[in-house]
Amino acid sequence: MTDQPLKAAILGASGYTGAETVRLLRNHPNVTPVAATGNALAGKTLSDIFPHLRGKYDLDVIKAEDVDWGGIDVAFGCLPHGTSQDLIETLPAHVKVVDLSSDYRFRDAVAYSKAYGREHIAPKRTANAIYGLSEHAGDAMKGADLVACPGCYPTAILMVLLPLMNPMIIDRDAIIIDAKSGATGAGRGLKEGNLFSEVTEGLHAYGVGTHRHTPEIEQELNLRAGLNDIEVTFTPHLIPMARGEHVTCHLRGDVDAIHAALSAAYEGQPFVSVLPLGSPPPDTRHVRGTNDCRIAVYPDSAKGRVIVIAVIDNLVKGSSGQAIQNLNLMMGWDQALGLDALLPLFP
Ligand SMILES: NC(=O)C1=CN([C@@H]2O[C@H](COP(=O)(O)OP(=O)(O)OC[C@H]3O[C@@H](n4cnc5c(N)ncnc54)[C@H](OP(=O)(O)O)[C@@H]3O)[C@@H](O)[C@H]2O)C=CC1
Ligand SMILES: CC(=O)N[C@@H](CCC(=O)OP(=O)(O)O)C(=O)O
Repeated sequence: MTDQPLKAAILGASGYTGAETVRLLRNHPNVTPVAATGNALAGKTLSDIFPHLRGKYDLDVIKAEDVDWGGIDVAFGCLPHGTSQDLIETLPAHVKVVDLSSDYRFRDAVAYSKAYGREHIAPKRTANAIYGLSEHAGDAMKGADLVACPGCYPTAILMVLLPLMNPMIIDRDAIIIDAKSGATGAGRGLKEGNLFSEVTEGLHAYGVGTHRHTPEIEQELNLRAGLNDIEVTFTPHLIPMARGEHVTCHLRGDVDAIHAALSAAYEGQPFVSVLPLGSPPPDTRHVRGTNDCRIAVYPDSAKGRVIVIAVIDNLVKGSSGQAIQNLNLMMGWDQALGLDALLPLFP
């Protein structure tokens, strides 16, 4: 516990990751949300929008331009990409920022504009932001002013692949990732194809061969490996559940070496568990509502191939939980503060 809890503004509190950040901060001893912003829903209270938060943190939802930044220590950016940088670049310098959008994940603004179809308004800041995959960000996180949380898919995928990069213990030309996300991954706004009646009882791939998370994943793999030509095949699917993410990585390598590298990488980490070889495959329900990531490694009957599965909750480890873990690391606190009491909701 600090003398004075940090005062937090949740930008985009009327959306899924914003509301989840508010929910999770209820358990945090050192951070208190004092401002919540929205756009179309500004003027309501949080519990008007999210009745499950009634009596917890019932803040007024206001426009970002009406926040009194003098009293704010940290902002969680839970805004659409593009909107996020437009707002973050106007914040006073004393406000630390944990951004959940993709706006500060690319070290190279040219790569950003290629993936997102717009110029970055602050190329130097994106080049210097910390890429906040918590377990891999290292010492640079402590004292940082701006941390970019990874996308939900890159979070689960890089958890599997980064420990295999240096030394490179897999065939770097044969990385194939099949990924599935619950519908909250697409945000709360109404989007064609995301209605219950169009999602339930079906399954579809999207962004096939073109998804914007592919260059994000490749950036981090190449940085870790000290290379510039690693490419991956990544195919995401939308599945009929609210939250949860499941990734299956098809690799070439030695099953024991891969299992050993992953086990060593996450030994002692509170949120990442590498299951013993031979374990039943993890289920998204095993991590639902928690900041956990579970990884399991399997030999394939096809010679020399290995299958690695990872599951996370996209709204916790894939966004709001990891954002809080990152703030803990930025402040030099125990990384598990406010997050370690979460138990999975099962079934
Ligand atoms: N959902 C997920 O699983 C993950 C999401 N992310 C990223 O986190 C960010 C937030 O995602 P998510 O919570 O799902 O999105 P939502 O669509 O659920 O929420 C978006 C929020 O941004 C606000 N907003 C939208 N447009 C504007 C604007 N022009 N000016 C100010 N505020 C605006 C909305 O306000 P209002 O509703 O009042 O209009 C709402 O509060 C996105 O960048 C997303 O890509 C990252 C990892 C995982
Ligand atoms: C199911 C679904 O639509 N998921 C989103 C990813 C959510 C996420 O991580 O988005 P950001 O990179 O914007 O933070 C998508 O595929 O675009």
